[in-house]
Amino acid sequence: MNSTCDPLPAPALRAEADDAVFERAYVEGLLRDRESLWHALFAQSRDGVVVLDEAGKVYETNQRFADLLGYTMDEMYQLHVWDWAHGPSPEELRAMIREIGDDGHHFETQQVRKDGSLVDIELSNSRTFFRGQKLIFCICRDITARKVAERRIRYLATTDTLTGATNRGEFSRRLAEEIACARQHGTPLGLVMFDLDHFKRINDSHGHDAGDAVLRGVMEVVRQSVRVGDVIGRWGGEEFMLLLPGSDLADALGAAERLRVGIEAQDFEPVERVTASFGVVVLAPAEGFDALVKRADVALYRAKSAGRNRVETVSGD
Ligand SMILES: Nc1nc2c(ncn2[C@@H]2O[C@H](COP(=O)(O)OP(=O)(O)OP(=O)(O)O)[C@@H](O)[C@H]2O)c(=O)[nH]1
Repeated sequence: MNSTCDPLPAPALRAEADDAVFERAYVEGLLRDRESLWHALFAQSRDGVVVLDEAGKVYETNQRFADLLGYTMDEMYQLHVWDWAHGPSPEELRAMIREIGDDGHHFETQQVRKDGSLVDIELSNSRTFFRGQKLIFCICRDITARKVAERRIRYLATTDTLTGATNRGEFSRRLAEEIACARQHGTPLGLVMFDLDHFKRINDSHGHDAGDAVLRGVMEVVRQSVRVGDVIGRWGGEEFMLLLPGSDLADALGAAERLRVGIEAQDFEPVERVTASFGVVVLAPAEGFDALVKRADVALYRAKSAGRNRVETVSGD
């Protein structure tokens, strides 16, 4: 028997209460499912994900990001963004965090692993607000393989594969750039064009492979004698260029003479003797790319005509 103090709900009311309980359980189940779905997405993402608080400290992260940087998950929660960001100072990073707006940021960068090595990263940042707190959501994609491929493509597009010298297209681009720079700053610019002597005889006597080895060996000699900032280019078969930013005529003539002596002194076994002839010029006022190259070519021709294995110049006045 029911007491009057504890009445059973009327059947209609009881059904309504059951519906409400069922509905709440259903909604809670859905929310739990959603939470697990988002959690799975976060945890299993192929990209590193890290959420920062306003102070730049790790608020949340996933295993992938910890693996990317070489930390354990426990260690990750002790870190700030400046423990892995490569380049900006903690102050700059704090300023970046303050400035991140609705659009976020997307850029390529590098991050420092626990062992100090660098990893190439494509980074997407966005701002969010959670329980009244500003959070920065960062998705970090490891782009090491892409960067290696890009560097390889750039190398192949700009380098002569036999000698490792800059190829003609890239050398021309650099020459045009340095001419503009010399004009703008009023600095000297030296250019040396050189060509191996009687190279056809070397090929004919020792074969094409021996000729190739000589070209590579000459490039070694050149590499050892140039300064950082000088550019070595392969202009044609056995014809090379040396771009000397900041060098006046005396410097450029000196560089060419050192090279001439270095090549002559080098042992290119089985080839008995290798020499080269050099045309040296310095950019004249109002002179353009074509006129400068032409003058270097004329100077080189003069060296060949005068007996080879020598350095000549042609004045730009
Ligand atoms: N082994 C090799 N030979 C090359 C390459 N490119 C061009 N040559 C050869 O270089 C030779 C150049 O010959 P020439 O232009 O007659 O010049 P040279 O014999 O050096 O004579 P001078 O320049 O007048 O001293 C040719 O036999 C080309 O086949 C290369 O990549 N490898």
